Amino acid sequence: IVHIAALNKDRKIDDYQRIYNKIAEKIREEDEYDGYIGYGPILVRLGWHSSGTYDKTNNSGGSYGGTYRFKLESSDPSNNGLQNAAKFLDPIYKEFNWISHGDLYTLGAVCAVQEAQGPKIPWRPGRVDLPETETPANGRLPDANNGADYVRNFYARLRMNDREAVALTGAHCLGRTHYKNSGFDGPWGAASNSFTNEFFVNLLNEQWKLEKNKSGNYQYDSPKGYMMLKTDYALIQDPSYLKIVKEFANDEASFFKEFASSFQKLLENGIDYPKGAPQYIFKTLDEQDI
Ligand code: HEM
Ligand SMILES: O=C1CCNc2c1cnc1ccccc21
Repeated sequence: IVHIAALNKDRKIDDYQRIYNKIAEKIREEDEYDGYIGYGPILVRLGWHSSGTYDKTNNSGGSYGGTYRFKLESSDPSNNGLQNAAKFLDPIYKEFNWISHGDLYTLGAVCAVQEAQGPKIPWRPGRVDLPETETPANGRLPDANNGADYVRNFYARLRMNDREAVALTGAHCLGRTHYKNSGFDGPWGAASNSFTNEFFVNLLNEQWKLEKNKSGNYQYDSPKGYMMLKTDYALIQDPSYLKIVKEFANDEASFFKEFASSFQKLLENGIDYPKGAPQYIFKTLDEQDI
């Protein structure tokens, strides 16, 4: 399968910066969402889930077609709760309906990371809405009840190596699990809306105890009320992953650098960009004194 980015000559960086600003202002405005965590984390998760269906074996899935907008994909149990992010973006799509859904979902995720004081994520437009028939089947997104071998194989399907896999999972510095969405609960203590290397620091510094929660799922809990999924904890069980976790826990700049490149790669998996395709780095609201 080939997905070629469509170059739109009429749209320049300030068209996309205007959409970025709308999303960023709405995140600021609607700050009470999910116990004052806000919409940032769930916007990051929507951008990731709409890209995480990619399969390198036949270059299928991924963010290009914006197929999350179809029932088959948005009703995937792995996507429970993401409807809140889609609803958040709806009025913005109505105002700027020249943008494709794939571009909107990924732009929303880039905006959320940057407005949470995370690294700048370079972003390229050109995704094209595909018909419902192109929607990938359910089951391509990862299952948290697994260890290191599963994590490595899962990320390999997305063309990600160990360093990219650890960096990407570092986005779990944001937000929290919600019992009704995924059958995991917490962390009550560390849910945050700031993008930092906190996730790696928690992994290394907390005492973790494997517990069976009330839905029968296993998760690691700490005395401070933090939690880790089994797929999170796998990153300190595997020697290769552990080395990278230690690097990122001790050097936030190196985590930021790796996250920026891995996240752009994740959001662009499966898309061929023609020579000269524009790449944008958006200003944060703070940088524009908004
Ligand atoms: C093995 C890989 C992964 C697994 C198994 C996994 C699993 C999960 C689960 C179960 C939740 C809780 C959902 C809920 O209950 O609302 C969650 C939340 C989240 N995930 Fe992941 N995840 C993975 C990788 C990633 C990646 C690569 C990113 C982004 C780069 C990411 C970003 C997030 C964010 C931001 C949240 C918080 C959402 C919120 O607060 O509503 N995750 N993840
Ligand atoms: O240690 C943290 C910080 C707050 N958020 C999460 C942590 C660990 N694992 C997670 C897994 C999914 C969503 C959020 C988190």
